[in-house]
Amino acid sequence: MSMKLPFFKKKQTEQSDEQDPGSTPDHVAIIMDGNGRWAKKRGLPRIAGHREGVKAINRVVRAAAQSHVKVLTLYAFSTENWKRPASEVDFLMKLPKEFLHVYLPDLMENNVRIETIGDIQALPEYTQEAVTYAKEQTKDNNGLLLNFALNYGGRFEIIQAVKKLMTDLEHSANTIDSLDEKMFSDYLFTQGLTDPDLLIRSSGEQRLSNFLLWQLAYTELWFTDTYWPDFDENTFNAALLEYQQRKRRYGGI
Ligand SMILES: CC(C)Oc1ccc(CN(CCC(N)=O)C(=O)c2cnn(Cc3ccccc3)c2-c2ccc3sccc3c2)cc1
Repeated sequence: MSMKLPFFKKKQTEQSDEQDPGSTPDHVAIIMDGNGRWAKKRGLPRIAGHREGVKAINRVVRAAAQSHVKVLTLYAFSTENWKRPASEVDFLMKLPKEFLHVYLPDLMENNVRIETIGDIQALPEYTQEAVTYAKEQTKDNNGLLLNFALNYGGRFEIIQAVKKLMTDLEHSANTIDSLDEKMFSDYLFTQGLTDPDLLIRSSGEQRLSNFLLWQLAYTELWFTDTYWPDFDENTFNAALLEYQQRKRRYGGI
């Protein structure tokens, strides 16, 4: 399993849950929730909420790049995934192409690299093409890594990692004794990334919803009642400030 060390990989010490106090988080993960409720509150169709939600993504990407966050992992969570009307699913699967058409020049300008975790094979062909094109176009950028969790599930990710690991162990001289946290983390979709330092979830829910279950072991959790479409750089910076204050307190012990 060749391990391409990305430029920002921390030194190879065990991933401790310490950061220098009061610093900017290297890796921020966001559960983007609330598009539907935002639209409903305004008597708008749900797809208006998704359209505003994409604008919020662009605001947060710019704020993260300006704050020198290294990795931003976005999870477009919604429980209604399976009970959405076909028209909404159709809209959602066309939205990435529009998002990239509108924002890719801006992302290139800001030296943003796009990556994904999860099973993009499950997406429609035209959506996969848009994603693959965006990854290709941005692969040499070395600024913010913008990582989309697509058709992602934390427990599925752990099960597939165990299966791959067992298969590898069957065909190697290594025994299960060689397994440690570092080795296991290399079998996850987030291979090569440091764990999130800060998790943000919008719209008032305070649950992980099967997101990055292994990786969030030491992550600071920050929740806001703000619906995702209303999320902007001020909301993002409030989360960073709270993170820094928590880290200073920790550092103060
Ligand atoms: C590289 C990137 C541009 O490619 C992508 C390819 C496929 C998808 C669609 N998608 C994956 C399918 C799934 N359900 O997992 C979602 O995650 C999903 C579920 N709700 N919303 C609305 C929403 C919009 C904005 C914020 C939260 C939710 C989205 C959604 C749709 C279009 C866009 S554009 C940027 C993000 C985004 C999110 C996503 C990205």
